[in-house]
Parts: sequence; C-alpha cells; structure tokens
Amino acid sequence: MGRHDRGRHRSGRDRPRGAARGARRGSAARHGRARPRPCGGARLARPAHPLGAHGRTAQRRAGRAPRSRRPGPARRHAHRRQRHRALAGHPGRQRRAGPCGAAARTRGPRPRHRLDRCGHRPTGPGAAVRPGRHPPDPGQARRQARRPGDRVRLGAGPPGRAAPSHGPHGRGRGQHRGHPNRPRARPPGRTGRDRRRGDLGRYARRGTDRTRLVRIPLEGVAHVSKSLVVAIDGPSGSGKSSTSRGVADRLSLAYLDTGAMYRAMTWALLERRVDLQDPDAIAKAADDVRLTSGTDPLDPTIHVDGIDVAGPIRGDDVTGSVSLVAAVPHVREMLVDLQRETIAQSDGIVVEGRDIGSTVAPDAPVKIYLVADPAARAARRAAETGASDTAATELALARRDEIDSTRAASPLAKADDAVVVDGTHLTLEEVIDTIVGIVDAAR
Ligand SMILES: Nc1ncnc2c1ncn2[C@@H]1O[C@H](COP(=O)(O)OP(=O)(O)OP(=O)(O)O)[C@@H](O)[C@H]1O
Ligand SMILES: Nc1ccn([C@@H]2O[C@H](COP(=O)(O)O)[C@@H](O)[C@H]2O)c(=O)n1
Repeated sequence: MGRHDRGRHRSGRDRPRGAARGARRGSAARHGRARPRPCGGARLARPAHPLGAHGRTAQRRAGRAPRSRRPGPARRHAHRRQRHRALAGHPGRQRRAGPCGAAARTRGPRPRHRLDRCGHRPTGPGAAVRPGRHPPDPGQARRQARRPGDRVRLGAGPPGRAAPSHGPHGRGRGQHRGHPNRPRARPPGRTGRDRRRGDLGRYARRGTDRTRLVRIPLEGVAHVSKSLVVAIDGPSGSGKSSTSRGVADRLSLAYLDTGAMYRAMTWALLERRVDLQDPDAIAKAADDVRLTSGTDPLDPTIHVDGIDVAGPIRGDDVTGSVSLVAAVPHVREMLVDLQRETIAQSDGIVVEGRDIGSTVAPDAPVKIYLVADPAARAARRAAETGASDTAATELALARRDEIDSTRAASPLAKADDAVVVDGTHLTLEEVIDTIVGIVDAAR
C-alpha cells in the first residue's frame, strides 16, 4: 500500500488528534443532561478474552470550569485535576438537571453546599440534608460495584437516563426524576409500545434484524447498548476523529476511536516483528495482544499491554501497515467484539471508524458517513503533519481508502441508512453542529 500519508507532527509529537476546540459547550444542559456522566469509560478486561479495554471515565468532566476560565489546554487540565480533587466524594457529582437545572448548567466552582437526595442544592429554609440520612458517596459505591465485565447500571445513572426504581434515589417506574409528582417525559419518538418492550425501545425492535445485518457473528457478545450510539464512518482524513470528539463532548457522550485500536494492534505486531504480509501470522500473534481504550473525548487513550501507545501509533510505520492488519478477519473479529463491549458498557457513545454503522453497531440510531473532497482532506492532513507535498499526501490517503474499501472483511462502507455529511466547505464547528442537529432530531 502507499506509504505514510500521515507523518509525525512538527512539534515532535505524532499527529495530535484534532480535538474540537471550538466546539460550543452547553448542549448537555440543553438536552436535559448535566455533566458528568458517571461513567463514560469502558472496562473491558473480559477474563475469557485475550483483549481487554479499560476506559477512563468521564467523571473528571464533573469539574469542568466555565469556558472563559479555560483559555488553553494546560490550564484546562490543571483546572480539571484540581476540580476532580475538590469534588472527590462530593455528592454534587451526581446532580442532575431538574429542579436545579440552573445549577446543572453552571460549570463554575461549586460551593460546598449539602445536596438533597437527588443531588440538588437545597433551595428553601430547612432544606439541608440531615447527615445521617445523606446517601453515601455515590461515586464510591459505583467504583466499588463496577468491575470489569459489569454492565449493570448502578443507582445513579447519568442525567437524562433511566435510573433504577430502588436505592437512595428510588423513584417509581414512569416517575419524573426531578419532580416526584410529575410523570416522566417520554423521549421524543418513543411510543407506548416501545416502552412496553422495556428500556431498549426501538433498539430492541431494530435488533430483530441484527443477524441479517451483520457479517461478524454476535454470539456471546453483549452488544446492545441501552444508550445512544452515534456511528461516524468515512474515508481517511475526512474529519471523523475531530468531529466525533467534538460531538461527544457537546453531548456528554463517551468516544471510541476504533482506528486507534487497529493502529495499536499494528504497533504491537510490528514490535513483535510479525510478518505483516502473512495474514496467518498476524492472526496468531494478535491473540496475545491486550488493548485498552479510554473513552474520554477530551483525553482518549490507547494502551497495548499497559504501554501508552497514543504517540507511536500515529507514526509512518504504523500508518503504512495498518490497513494490512485491519484486513485480517481474525483481527477484525477480535476488535469488533471489543468495540461492541465498549458500546454496551457505555452510557452513550460516539464511535468512529470505517464499519461502525455497517457492522459494529448496525442498530445505532444515528449513523453518519462523513466525507470531504480528496483535495481538502489532503490539504488538512498536510497542514496537520507539516508535510509539504500535498499531492503525495492525497495519494497516500487514496491508497489507504482503496485497501480499506476493497477488503473482504467489513470494508469501509456507508451503511444504507447513514446520513452523508460533506464537510468539504464546512468548518469543524459547522460539521459538529450539523451532526449534533441530526442527533437531536433522532431522539
Ligand atoms: N471541517 C473541517 N475543517 C477544517 N479542518 C478540518 C475539518 N475537519 C477536520 N479537519 C482537520 O483535518 C484533519 C484530519 O481530521 P481527522 O484526523 O479528524 O480525520 P479522520 O477522518 O479521523 O482521519 P483518519 O481517518 O486518518 O483517522 C485534522 O487536522 C483536522 O483538524
Ligand atoms: N473501524 C475501523 C477503523 C479503522 N480501520 C483501519 O484502521 C486504519 C487506521 O484508521 P484511522 O481512522 O486511525 O486512520 C484504517 O486505515 C483502516 O485500515 C478499520 O479497518 N476499521
């Protein structure tokens, strides 16, 4: 295949995945979901499986400061760490939109108020929670209860999502989360029939077609997510990563970069000196590689056997070989299995790649196929890497797309029901806006 469409970044770091810095904040509140989601990461160390993934959760985003206080990444991260420490054990991390929706929209430093049983700040006289009756630190309970392989949603789910009708936040079925006397609003598009099917609603209905739709067997994989799944596919350099991170950040969803998983597998095989022209050798060696993905859109991580490989996987050697590795069916089965587990364990996730809408999550309610003209993609990639030869970059992107779209096992393809978004003439912010609008319309 063509070599190296993506060189090392001028700064010495490998290609910085374009975080959607310009992404507008605040849609979580508009969607009735206050940050943070209790767990946006994925712990995937299935004992029986050679691969595992361990995601960092989105809990740290609990402490996100107002935008005006986050002028740059360094300060932002320092601030997040500080807020994380300050909030440790604070029940405010569980607050939800509701009667205290205004509080939920405020991301400034939180005063040390006692919160009520729903995690809201008291609003009237005598509203303080009595110490003996205050629920224990929900974060601690969740940390203790959430183990690798757990898919159980614990007492306080993320804002805007169903919580069990028992426990400290107990509420009856159909009861409004913030207002005990008010019936819970039905999500747009969900019918009474959906509700009778349980939380899965239309996911379950679509799921009946699952075996016809996918090419990789689903047996033994808990692949059905009860939460929102946004699948974003497209050719190389079309803006999937930048856009997906921006969308996930705006909607307080987790984020999974499946390309990083194929890259990490490739890195591991290169380290092991596996002959990448030999699919059998690739398949055999892949069984021993342990991958771990972190799903925080502001800080996605990827580890191989505990080693942080986020930098090395963007190098020319990996970029030049990854499509060979990704074409091996056994590798795809392993990684698709892992991706489905991450999706199933998430509380809502944006997943980007080449076959997400067609194969990994065929029942995702939102599928985007993100494209951009080859020249625009090459120009952006060249600008990103500092490559001077844009024509060579364009050629390398085209060669990678050729291999990815012609392989037999789940090739790069637009799902039949995917919405095509052409970002050629749109800014990153506009692409994110467009996709957030599509997600809004779909739920
Ligand atoms: N709408 C846009 N306008 C301008 N630049 C963009 C836009 N979308 C993405 N970019 C830039 O284009 C480059 C490629 O984007 P990105 O890495 O997100 O693409 P990708 O589809 O994930 O690539 P790959 O398939 O190789 O992983 C980045 O430098 C990114 O900042
Ligand atoms: N769902 C996916 C995602 C990626 N690949 C392969 O990985 C390569 C690298 O992907 P990037 O998004 O990081 O550029 C890509 O070229 C594909 O070969 C895949 O097969 N399926």
